[in-house]
Amino acid sequence: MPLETVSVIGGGSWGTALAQAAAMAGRSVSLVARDAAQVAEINTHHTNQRYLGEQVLHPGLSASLVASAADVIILAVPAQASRTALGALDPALLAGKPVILSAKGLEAGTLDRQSEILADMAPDAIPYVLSGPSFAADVAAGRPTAVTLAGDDATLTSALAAALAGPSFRPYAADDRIGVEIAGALKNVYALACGAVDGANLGASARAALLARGYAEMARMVTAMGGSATTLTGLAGLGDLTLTCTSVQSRNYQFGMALGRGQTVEQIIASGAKLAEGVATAPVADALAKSLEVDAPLIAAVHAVLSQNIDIATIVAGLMSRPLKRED
Ligand SMILES: NC(=O)c1ccc[n+]([C@@H]2O[C@H](COP(=O)([O-])OP(=O)(O)OC[C@H]3O[C@@H](n4cnc5c(N)ncnc54)[C@H](O)[C@@H]3O)[C@@H](O)[C@H]2O)c1
Ligand SMILES: O=P(O)(O)OC[C@H](O)CO
Repeated sequence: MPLETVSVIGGGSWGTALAQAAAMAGRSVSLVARDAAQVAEINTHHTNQRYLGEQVLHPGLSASLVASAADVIILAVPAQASRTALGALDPALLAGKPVILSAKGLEAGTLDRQSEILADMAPDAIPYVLSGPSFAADVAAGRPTAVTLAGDDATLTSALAAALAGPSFRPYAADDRIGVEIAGALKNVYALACGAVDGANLGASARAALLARGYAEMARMVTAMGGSATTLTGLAGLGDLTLTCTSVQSRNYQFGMALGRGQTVEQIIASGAKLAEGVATAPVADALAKSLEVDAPLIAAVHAVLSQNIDIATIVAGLMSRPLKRED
């Protein structure tokens, strides 16, 4: 299967960064964006100022308003927009092609993972999931980054990983799409919680406890949904959970910090907060946990803060006063 040309759908931070990584790997890359001025800027000045500032983009990367045929499609729009973005593409572009899903979130309403959305919208496409600790600015700047690329066929997944690998971008092939998708979606929920703990000045010990108990909760969710808890020891699990829950660079962590300082969701959004995928994913994860009868008090707590504007001190007091249990 040829893997030379790549079309990246979504001209935001992550789409541009992945397009840059693919171009640095030697692929011929088309970045499909919705804004004509942005497309012109990328093609003329080789920058995408709105999303990546002064970062110079690789000459092997060009932008376009319309997707054309490519060997590999990378979908890099927010999780809640994936269905619409796929629906806007000519189905012939997706049929039989590797489609790499890079959004980290679960769909509101359907509770679907990104792979499930793809299966609905393009059943003939070959699904892959890319996730792991990777800030767009780091990837675009060529700073060392390692990610997980999960697909069903081991040989094809390794070939695709090799096609995207460059000196600073190292995809590890894996096969647990469900585990990788759930980990990527849930780490954003825990990053909101960790940001809130830090915004409320509850201390580094509280944040570490949250990380560890979040990891245990994530393992229960992954297992209940048919993935493997072992996946969580890797980049898409522990790697991304650690990065996102401890870095002010994370938009989810920043959003959580604002919550911890006492701002409401509406105030944070009105102040121009960037995309924080955990906000849309928390209620979906809470609904999934309840329907699967998974004990997920941290997801429920984040959902309660977001949906009822309950203050962090009250939420933490509730978590701390639950009956003591074994650390299983
Ligand atoms: N930014 C990162 O560091 C990073 C890293 C890894 C994964 N991700 C994931 O990538 C996904 C996208 O995030 P981002 O950081 O690029 O967000 P972003 O806000 O920087 O950009 C989103 C882009 O999607 C476009 N878009 C929105 N709806 C669309 C639609 N229906 N059709 C076509 N384009 C549409 C917007 O115009 C925008 O260009 C998220 O799920 C995020 O979790 C981001
Ligand atoms: O800025 P965030 O919180 O969306 O995190 C970006 C990436 O998912 C980190 O791996």
